[in-house]
Amino acid sequence: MNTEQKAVSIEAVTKRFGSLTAVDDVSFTVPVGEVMALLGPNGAGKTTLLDMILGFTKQNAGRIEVLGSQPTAATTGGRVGAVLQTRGLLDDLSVRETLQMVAACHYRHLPVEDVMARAGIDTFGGQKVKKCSGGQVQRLRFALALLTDPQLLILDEPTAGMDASARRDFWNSMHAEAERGRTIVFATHYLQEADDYADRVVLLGKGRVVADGSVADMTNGHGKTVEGIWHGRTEGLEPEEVCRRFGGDNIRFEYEGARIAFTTSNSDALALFLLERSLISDVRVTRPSMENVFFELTDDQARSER
Ligand SMILES: Nc1ncnc2c1ncn2[C@@H]1O[C@H](COP(=O)(O)OP(=O)(O)OP(=O)(O)O)[C@@H](O)[C@H]1O
Repeated sequence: MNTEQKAVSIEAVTKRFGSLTAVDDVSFTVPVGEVMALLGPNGAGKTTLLDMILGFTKQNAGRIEVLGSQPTAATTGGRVGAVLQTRGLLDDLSVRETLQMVAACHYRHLPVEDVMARAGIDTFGGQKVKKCSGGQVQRLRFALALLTDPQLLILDEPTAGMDASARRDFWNSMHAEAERGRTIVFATHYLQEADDYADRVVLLGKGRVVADGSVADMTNGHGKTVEGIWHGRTEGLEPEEVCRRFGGDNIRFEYEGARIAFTTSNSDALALFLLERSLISDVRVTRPSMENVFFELTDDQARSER
């Protein structure tokens, strides 16, 4: 595996739809063999960016290179496979027939049975597409993406509609593909999924790159959440008073029904303080959600631009 080489290179790319700038001056590169997550809330520009990488739509400004070629040249040559949310499938074909039909359209492809085993769909190859669950359909899409033995896999929210165990199986298959040297770029809403399965994360917000690195880099310094059932009222202590004791600006809280969630970089000391005084029970200390990290990072960015 040559990590010097770039699978995807994006330089100062902007895409506008009328007056809306969906992707705004974005630059990053993806080295060969990397598993990279594009993380961001709805409307951040993830799908638009993936569509440009696949050559489905063209940028208004900037440069995109995929495996050393223009995006359309890389895609039509079968070197790029994609799992998209919208790709149409024929309901009345079986899973195996779908793969055989698409394989017949390609001059060069991997054996259908091998691809089925690798995507974990060999156990339901005879099943009609219309009888497949959301997770099974996504696996079929993954198998279709693998057919041409692509060097680069582009996945747009590939685990949509899967339960936790299907997600885990899916990502295990995906990692086996990454170990064969394939580059994988996937879009997701989920911080946990990005953290668990990507080597690197590019966080997008309103079409711009908000952060680029590991989830640990992004969450460090943004504190943890100490969350549990709040007994402060019966103890005569308000959460505002707890916040004053723990450094004012560096801590905040919100109620979630009978539970309270404090977020602070001083989470260990806070948890100890609350537990010693029986102010909280059923405590969980968790990392912040993608939404929290995202809002804090974009807040930091807005502050530094002021
Ligand atoms: N064909 C289009 N015409 C007009 N606006 C579009 C088009 N495609 C996307 N947009 C707009 O561009 C912005 C970015 O959309 P995009 O689908 O890329 O975001 P996303 O991060 O993939 O969101 P989601 O997670 O909801 O799929 C949104 O405001 C969207 O409404």
